Amino acid sequence: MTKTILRALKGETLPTPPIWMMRQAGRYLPEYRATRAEAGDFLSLCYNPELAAEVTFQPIRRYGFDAAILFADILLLPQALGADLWFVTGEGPRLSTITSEADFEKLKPVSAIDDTLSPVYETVRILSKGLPEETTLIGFAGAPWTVATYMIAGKGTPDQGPAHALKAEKTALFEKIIALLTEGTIEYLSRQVEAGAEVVKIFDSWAGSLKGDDFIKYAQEPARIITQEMKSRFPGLPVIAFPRQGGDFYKGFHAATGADCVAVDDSVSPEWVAENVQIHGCVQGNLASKHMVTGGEDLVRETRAVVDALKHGPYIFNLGHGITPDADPENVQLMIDTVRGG
Ligand SMILES: Cc1c2[nH]c(c1CCC(=O)O)Cc1[nH]c(c(CCC(=O)O)c1C)Cc1[nH]c(c(CCC(=O)O)c1C)Cc1[nH]c(c(C)c1CCC(=O)O)C2
Repeated sequence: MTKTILRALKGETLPTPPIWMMRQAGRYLPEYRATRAEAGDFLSLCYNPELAAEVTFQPIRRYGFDAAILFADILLLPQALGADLWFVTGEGPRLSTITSEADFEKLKPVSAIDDTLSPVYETVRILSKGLPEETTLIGFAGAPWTVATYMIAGKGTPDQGPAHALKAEKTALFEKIIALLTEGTIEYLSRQVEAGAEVVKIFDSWAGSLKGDDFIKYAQEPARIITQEMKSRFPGLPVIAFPRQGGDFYKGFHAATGADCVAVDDSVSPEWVAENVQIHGCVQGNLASKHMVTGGEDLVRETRAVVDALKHGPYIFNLGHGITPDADPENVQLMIDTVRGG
């Protein structure tokens, strides 16, 4: 086994951390914008296997990242379950809302998802054949809570208020949505692995808005169920969990879920991560994305600080969250050179 990401995920401490970047295929790259224009819009790009594979390859060609992440979106699963989905330019996703039993009953069964998602599996097959042999292919899905926040509100919200309200007022319905998404995520990820994904990552971008018992029930427990089921279906499959803004819950997340790697955002210091999280297994993160916009000496200093704090254990370098459209592609190169060149 030679791929650096897979070695780190198995617990090896490497002399130079492997590196990839959340949203590495995206609007900050001129070649992405060109391919997206060719596809027409974002969703057409996600469902066009040739072009989705092309934008996945772009950052690998330009930067030689150690991992490629399938180009798709966490909101394709609710669409496959029957929610309407569209993207408003400059604003983000919009979905039909699920706020009543009647809305829920209209959704399709999990067995129907492949009718919509099969082009995504074709993208994975193209990538699996076409990536350089040292590059690891990561598949992904949204975590049930994060996906549910969009399905319930019909859009992104600053505080996930509508999902918190449904959880409080119609708990049984809310839990049915989480259960359906947990089951759907397992099937969706399984198809990705069968098509060639070597690692899966579960994005729980809004995990931090769940407090106390709610975090355990609706972030940690679904991550555990998904991780355990994926590992029983595909023995040895590495799983990366990203309970963003998990705070103190990051500490026990490896043990509680069985994830091989816990990805951390930049609201926690790398020193804290080394002491409290990395002692339990591989970690991934956590340079602030703003450095990809601002660059310069700050970028170099902060990149070195993150690497210095985390290089003594199993570690994958990444940002704390996705790179933003206003980032400068040259700053990405500077970050990579700093990680690889010292
Ligand atoms: C919450 C969430 C979504 N999608 C995703 C998350 C979880 C991670 C996170 O917290 O960022 C995950 C995601 N979205 C995308 C990927 C592809 C792989 C990658 O390069 O990381 C991944 C892994 C492409 C995308 N997904 C989206 C884009 C931009 C679309 C475009 O080209 O216009 C990309 C490249 C659109 C998207 N998709 C989503 C939103 C809120 C938006 C709009 C925000 C924005 O415009 O940046 C939902």
